Amino acid sequence: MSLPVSGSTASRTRAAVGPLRRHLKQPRRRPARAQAVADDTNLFDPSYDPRLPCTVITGYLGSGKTTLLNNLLKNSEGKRIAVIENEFGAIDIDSELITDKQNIDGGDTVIMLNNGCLCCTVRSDLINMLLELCSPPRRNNIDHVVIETTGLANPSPIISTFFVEEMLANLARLDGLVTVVDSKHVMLHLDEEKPDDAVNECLQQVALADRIILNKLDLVDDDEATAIEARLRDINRLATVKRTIRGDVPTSYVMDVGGFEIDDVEEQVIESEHQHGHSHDADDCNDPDCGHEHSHSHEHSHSHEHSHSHSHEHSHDLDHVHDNTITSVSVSIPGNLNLERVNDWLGTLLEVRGNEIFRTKGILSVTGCDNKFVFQSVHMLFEGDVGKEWADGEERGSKLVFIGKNLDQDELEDGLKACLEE
Ligand SMILES: Nc1nc2c(ncn2[C@@H]2O[C@H](COP(=O)(O)OP(=O)(O)OP(=O)(O)O)[C@@H](O)[C@H]2O)c(=O)[nH]1
Repeated sequence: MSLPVSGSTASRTRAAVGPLRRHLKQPRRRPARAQAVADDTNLFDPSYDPRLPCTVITGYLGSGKTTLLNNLLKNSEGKRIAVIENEFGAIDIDSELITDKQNIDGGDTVIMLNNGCLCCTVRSDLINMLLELCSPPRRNNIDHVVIETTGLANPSPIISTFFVEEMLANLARLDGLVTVVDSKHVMLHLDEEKPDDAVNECLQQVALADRIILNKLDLVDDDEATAIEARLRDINRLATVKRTIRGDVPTSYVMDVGGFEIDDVEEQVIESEHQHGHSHDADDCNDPDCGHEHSHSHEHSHSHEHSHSHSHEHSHDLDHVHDNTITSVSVSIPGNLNLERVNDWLGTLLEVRGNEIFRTKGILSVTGCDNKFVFQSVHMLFEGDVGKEWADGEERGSKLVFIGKNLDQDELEDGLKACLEE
């Protein structure tokens, strides 16, 4: 017996998880080529996705986001990139720092949203701006949008915006979240103690990333870089990490990432196991989703004049105790799962713990299904779909990677085991 394939199993899963009414929107497949918009013949390709791809660049204050953005604009490989810059305060310093603004017909290429933070007060401005970019005439002149957040943004509400705002979800797709990390200061920021319910932005930015750029390597030695990388991988096992100086990474590392494509989940889960093995070798806002205060007055030693200045000149003690409340946990078990049980378990888990479970990706082996079942979630939003067929001789089993706060490996493993077919 085999379960119906393509969409229908996913629908059953959704239907079975009744209490969860919000889902990640089913992504359409990625364009076969990055230049699909410019090439009419691709419009007949069933895998062509006309939605405007958007990349969110985040990273703590002074980590090198604008430096990375300048590199991207310089090496855009023919892509017409529109930039949305978010900054606190009315003076658009970052806009001045973007030296390689492109000349795109139809309007400014750098759009400033600086009356608050993207993750809370100006979220509706972001939606309106994206809708404008996604609609003619501006859409005809743009291949990709890059959104640079402030250093204190919590990426969760920004990510959710792409899935819960229906009109936007039909016109734009989140391609990936790229987090720039300042090697010199990241350990301090990761360990910064916050008041009870406040968000440690730096941890959140690392935990939610699809790609991490370990920047400013000129300021640390090899041992420090290795320890930092291991720490980042402990927090986020699903992201890939690239070491660099001055944000010098290939454009392909940042764009066309497919971080939220269900088609890529299997590969990402397998890659996460591989990477994890390696790493062990070596003013308050009213937004309920946004737990951070905006009253910080950070300073760092930029050549430009805004008022951040981190003066952390001491070396990091790499042996000190870390705040390990945000981690990645992988669970895997052989055998087949009962579809109803796994629906109930995952549905309830995400409903109850969705604020703490930031992201999940997994491959499930379901009784009676000849294909793998791929699953991903962002907080309470989730989707599942039928993936590749189990190969002849391949051992059937399920693997899930969770990234979140206060994750208990045993509890998650027991939960998954309880879904096994008897
Ligand atoms: N030594 C060193 N400095 C760097 C590197 N990358 C960027 N910088 C410098 O670090 C400072 C901050 O870089 P930005 O690109 O403005 O960082 P940002 O994340 O956009 O900063 P905010 O928008 O203020 O959060 C600038 O003076 C950069 O020239 C690096 O790899 N090594």
